[in-house]
Amino acid sequence: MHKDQLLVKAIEIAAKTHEYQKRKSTDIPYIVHPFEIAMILQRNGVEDQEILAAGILHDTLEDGNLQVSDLEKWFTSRVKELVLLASEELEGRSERPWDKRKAHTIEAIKSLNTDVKLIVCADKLSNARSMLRSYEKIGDQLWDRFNAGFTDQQWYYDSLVESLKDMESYAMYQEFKETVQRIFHRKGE
Ligand SMILES: Nc1nc2c(ncn2[C@@H]2O[C@H](COP(=O)(O)OP(=O)(O)O)[C@@H](OP(=O)(O)OP(=O)(O)O)[C@H]2O)c(=O)[nH]1
Repeated sequence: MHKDQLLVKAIEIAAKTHEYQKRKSTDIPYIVHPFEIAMILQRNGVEDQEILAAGILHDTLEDGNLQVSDLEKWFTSRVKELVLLASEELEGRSERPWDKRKAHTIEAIKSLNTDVKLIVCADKLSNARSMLRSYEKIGDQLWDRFNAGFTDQQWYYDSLVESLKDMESYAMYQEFKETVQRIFHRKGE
């Protein structure tokens, strides 16, 4: 197997899974987000191909229609486990309200191992970057795009900063923290 084979397969599966999806309320193809996760991980020194592959695949179960059995068929059990652990609790997801789902995520992150926290931190940074870009363009209209408004999103992102604090030696965590400050704590602006 050549060195890039695992990542090429992860890109193929993620691109097919997210083929018709766009990022929330935008015209941006969904696959831009998983690619950004892999770029953030690499910039932060991650060379482990299974972590990078899981980063690319991290939303295929939660936001795509891929099944765990598909991941088992194409990838190692470690890649499958990393994707599962990086996903919001999947069972009964559609019936649970936003705040219950996010409160569960905030608590669950605290007990994840570093490999999964790397993926989660890169994911949340990518989401926060896109929120900041949109906020700078459309201001408070941004909050209409999401299933929760400013106050709830502020609680969620401040809590994520706290849940991920073991990652403070990574540049991506510092950027995440600063981005959250810029979106949610714009004092005097
Ligand atoms: N910021 C941002 N989020 C987007 C975008 N497109 C899709 N998303 C997804 O939308 C979620 C935030 O939207 P909400 O309305 O607050 O939450 P919900 O979809 O889970 O109900 C993010 O979940 P999350 O819990 O923050 O993370 P994740 O683990 O689901 O990725 C992310 O997955 C985008 O352009 N910007």
